[in-house]
Amino acid sequence: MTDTDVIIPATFHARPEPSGLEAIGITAWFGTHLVLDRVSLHMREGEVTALIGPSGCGKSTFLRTLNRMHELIPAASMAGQVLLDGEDIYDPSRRLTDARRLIGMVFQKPNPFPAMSVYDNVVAGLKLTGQRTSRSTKDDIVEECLVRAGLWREVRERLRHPGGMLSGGQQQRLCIARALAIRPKVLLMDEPCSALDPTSTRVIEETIAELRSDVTIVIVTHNMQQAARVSQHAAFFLAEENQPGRIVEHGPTDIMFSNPQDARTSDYVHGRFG
Ligand SMILES: Nc1ncnc2c1ncn2[C@@H]1O[C@H](COP(=O)(O)OP(=O)(O)OP(=O)(O)O)[C@@H](O)[C@H]1O
Repeated sequence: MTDTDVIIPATFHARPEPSGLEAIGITAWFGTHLVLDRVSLHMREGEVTALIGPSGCGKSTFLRTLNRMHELIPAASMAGQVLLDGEDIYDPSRRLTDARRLIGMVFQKPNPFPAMSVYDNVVAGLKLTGQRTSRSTKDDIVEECLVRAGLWREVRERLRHPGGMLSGGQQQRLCIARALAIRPKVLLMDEPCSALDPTSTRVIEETIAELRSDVTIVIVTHNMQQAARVSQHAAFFLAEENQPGRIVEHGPTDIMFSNPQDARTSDYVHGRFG
């Protein structure tokens, strides 16, 4: 394959409508260890949903069930459904790669390909899907995704520099651009700012706010101020002693922070435990 033979979806220029994601009865195990018990949650299109809760309550596990990454972990198993546009991503007739293409992920630690250029990092995921395209279309994709990730102005003169030479915050926005290049309908973010300084964190939060109109976002965060700033909906997970993780309460973020129904939610969001 030549440099110009990058593969992209046929509909690249038509921005996808954001889609809601609905988890129904998600139960997850590592070996015989039950870590999530019948968790259901509707993550609405056009919104940012924050998953909050103390360490070990199953937030990251839940997130990984949403794009079939949980099944990559040895001895991991799960039950339940995840509906994207009403269709179960676990339906045996659906390909695993479809779920990963439509539901992108950004991890806690920025993980660009360090020796690969900024430009090539953005287009790295495209080969998974779609059709061949010209170099100029590829150029358009790189610019558009870097703009959407809030990184274009900082790297436009350095597109051929290695991704690993960027700052941590820039690397994380490069990973967001790389995820956007394959046109996901949903973006999962697992503590995307936990390795970043406050300024970079703020820039990523602005990026999230910009993106939510056309990508449904689900974010795990330990930072309650961040959950309050970036999300419209929040779900509080808890695993009580020797129990699997469950959602205690979920709802509009402002209500979850100002007037939660459950005392445990109130205690958690006000920093009284966890
Ligand atoms: N790869 C794994 N193998 C075995 N057990 C695991 C694995 N990953 C997570 N667990 C266990 O599953 C449970 C849920 O972990 P998970 O990482 O989903 O929680 P979390 O709420 O995201 O925690 P944190 O906020 O600390 O990241 C924990 O008991 C954890 O020890």
